[in-house]
Amino acid sequence: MHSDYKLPTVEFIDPIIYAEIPNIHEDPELYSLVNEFMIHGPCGAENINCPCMVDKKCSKNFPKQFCNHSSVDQNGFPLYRRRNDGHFVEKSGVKLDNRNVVPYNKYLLKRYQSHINVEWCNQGSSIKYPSVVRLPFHLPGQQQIIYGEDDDIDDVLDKHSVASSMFTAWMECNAVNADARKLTYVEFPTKFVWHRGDRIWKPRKVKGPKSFEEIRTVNGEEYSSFRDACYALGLLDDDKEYIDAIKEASHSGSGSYLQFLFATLLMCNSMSKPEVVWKNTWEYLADGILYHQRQRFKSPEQVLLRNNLSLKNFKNMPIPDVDYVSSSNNRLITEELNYDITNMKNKFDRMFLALTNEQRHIFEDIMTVVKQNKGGVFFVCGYGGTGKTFLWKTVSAAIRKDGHIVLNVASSEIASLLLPGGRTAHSRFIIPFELTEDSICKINRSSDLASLLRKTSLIIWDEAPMVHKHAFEALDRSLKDVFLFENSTNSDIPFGGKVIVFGGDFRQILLVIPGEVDKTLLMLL
Ligand SMILES: Nc1ncnc2c1ncn2[C@@H]1O[C@H](COP(=O)(O)OP(=O)(O)OP(=O)(O)O)[C@@H](O)[C@H]1O
Repeated sequence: MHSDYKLPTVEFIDPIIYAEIPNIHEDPELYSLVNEFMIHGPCGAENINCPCMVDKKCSKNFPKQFCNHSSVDQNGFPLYRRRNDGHFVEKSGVKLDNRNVVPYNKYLLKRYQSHINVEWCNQGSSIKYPSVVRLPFHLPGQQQIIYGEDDDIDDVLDKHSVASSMFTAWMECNAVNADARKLTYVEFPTKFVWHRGDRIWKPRKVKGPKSFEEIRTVNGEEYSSFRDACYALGLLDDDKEYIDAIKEASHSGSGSYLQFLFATLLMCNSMSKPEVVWKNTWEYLADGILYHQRQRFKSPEQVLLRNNLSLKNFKNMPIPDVDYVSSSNNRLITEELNYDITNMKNKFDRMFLALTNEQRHIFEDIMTVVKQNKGGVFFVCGYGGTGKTFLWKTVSAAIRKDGHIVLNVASSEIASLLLPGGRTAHSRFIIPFELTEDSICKINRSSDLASLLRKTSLIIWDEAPMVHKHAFEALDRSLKDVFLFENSTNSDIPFGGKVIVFGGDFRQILLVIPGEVDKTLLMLL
């Protein structure tokens, strides 16, 4: 602090810092604030349970001594004026006088109306708080380094701080100093001093590890990760709360709710050891899985097949998806088959009846081609609000009610939300974002996605005009490649022989390439 701003002598104290109860008649507001916020106690014999009491004595040394003038003691601590003027306040039935006033500043107290202890602090020895050393720690090779924006990279790499940190230097010190090893990292600064220039710890004058491997070793066992070592040391929560939470939720929640809960905990990285939580709760989480499997497998069909019969032999019985057993490990297929058939049927009946003549014609054209399963490409164009999305929903319900797969995609995330089970075309078919005329989708012939596409009866792509033609070409090329495997002629049929319906409205599409002329835009379509 600049000397002009220092208050070097005790004469400066009295106008600024007060440690007396003000006269209630002269300044009633201040009197009431001091009474409310700045009186210590009662403590001592009158209140042995006061938080300040340590070994039956007030740790803050209240009540202080009366004194007529402010002064500074031999240790540099100020002694504020506390006259024996007969003023007192009453707290919990105990009379407290100037000896129990916490030093305050009139202006600050009135301004902020809260407990603000003001002290005259004119020399280092007056500061009562110990110094604090910040101890960094980090993973191997991940110590923090500080450098300026314009620093030369070679100069930065030459810095001492790149090669060593307080943490690595602590281990190096442990390696050579038996006394150092007696101290934990937190205790280290009590006996050793960090020398910033040399970047070493010198004895202030202790137990610790000599390497990262040793940190990972607990009770003689070296753990493969620091996290496992922390868990063995009991530093991490043991996940009991999550196990209890899942067990408790099982009283009111279904198996699928618990699975959702477990997945959420996994996604939030909340559990220290998910596998331990799983081991303790899998029976609750598995509740209902068997039921769904049975539903899915249509076990009656299994029994009938074993007896040379099938549900087909029984009129009006729903026919199970015979490929399900082989595809049940394919999450993508399972997801697309996970529709309630009865709901779908009701939905379809309702929507089909509501179709307009125009919608019905399109519906029938599409469904005829889907049933032929020989491929086909449609483009349904209509003004906004003419019922395209309604049509997609009806077609989807018609296919899903029979246990078949329809993939609903849209060019934009928002449009995909309107479709039942909708996704963006880019995410569904892994279409590259940087498109060229040679782009292909990243679909491996033996991947789950390729299996899903093989089982798919229809693809609906809404708001198709919103994307560049290269996206359709990439999908066309990729589907031809995937289905070439089944039939070589598929490579000659658009989209490898899949039925695909594009929908949209060119009138709703804005120019997307700023400054391009109409001719260029037409090339994109
Ligand atoms: N045949 C129908 N019977 C009853 N309601 C219908 C029918 N066709 C469409 N609708 C309703 O009309 C509204 C607009 O239809 P929809 O959203 O399908 O139009 P859209 O062509 O997809 O519009 P946009 O191009 O703006 O996305 C919706 O509320 C929809 O439910």
